[in-house]
Amino acid sequence: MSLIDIDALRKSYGTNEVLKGIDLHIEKGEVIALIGKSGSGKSTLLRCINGLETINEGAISVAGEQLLQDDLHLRALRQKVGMIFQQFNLFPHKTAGENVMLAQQVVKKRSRSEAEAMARRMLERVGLGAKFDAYPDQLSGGQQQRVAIARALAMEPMALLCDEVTSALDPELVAEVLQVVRDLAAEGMTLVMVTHEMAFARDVCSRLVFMHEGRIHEIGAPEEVFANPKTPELRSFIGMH
Ligand SMILES: Nc1ncnc2c1ncn2[C@@H]1O[C@H](COP(=O)(O)OP(=O)(O)OP(=O)(O)O)[C@@H](O)[C@H]1O
Repeated sequence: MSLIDIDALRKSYGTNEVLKGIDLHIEKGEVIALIGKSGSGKSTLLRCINGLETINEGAISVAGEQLLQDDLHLRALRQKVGMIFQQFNLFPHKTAGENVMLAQQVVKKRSRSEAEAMARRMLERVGLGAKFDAYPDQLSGGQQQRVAIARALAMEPMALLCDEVTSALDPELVAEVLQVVRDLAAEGMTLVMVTHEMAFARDVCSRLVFMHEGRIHEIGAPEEVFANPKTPELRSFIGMH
């Protein structure tokens, strides 16, 4: 059993089969980069792992517990697996601190003081200890994304899924967010990330998963996969980046 077990996963939207039999086993502490062309199914795979999409066939388990589609299971799953999106989705009328506190109070039923203490620790962890009282529009995009990361960490997830977390940022703000992700990886957080940052993927990830037309086309250590692409599809993808 791995931390995340994905077996023979199939997912369709209508007649469009987007995931065509995915097998992937992710160990605790692994950092996985999902790469591939637009439309290859990367985001859909992440969304299936987090229960945001129903699956058509196959199975997904997190920490040995199979993901079922009923509400109770999904709620439990979302507490185990955090997700960070391209858009930060912060509440504009709440401060950074309140944004990090909210789900803890609602979902984890933590008291206000417990949630606040955790929010302060997590904001500190992403380098925003001084921004507890700042509103999102007083923060840069990079800082807002770091608040979103702090919000996910405050739920104490077993794994974090990151869907193109730097794609909405101005180029000069990308590095600060990647640094936070790099620190999390170094601390042993299990990460599954869809990314277009190839240099980052090469540096930080333990395994690279190249998806093509709904299948895992190549998989392996980044240095091997990049140095020795076995298929023309991956050669062409690397050539484009
Ligand atoms: N909610 C949806 N309804 C219908 N089709 C969808 C939906 N979400 C995704 N798709 C289709 O599924 C396919 C895979 O999309 P997905 O977003 O997973 O790809 P991706 O590899 O993440 O691409 P990108 O890099 O552009 O985000 C695409 O053909 C897309 O049009």
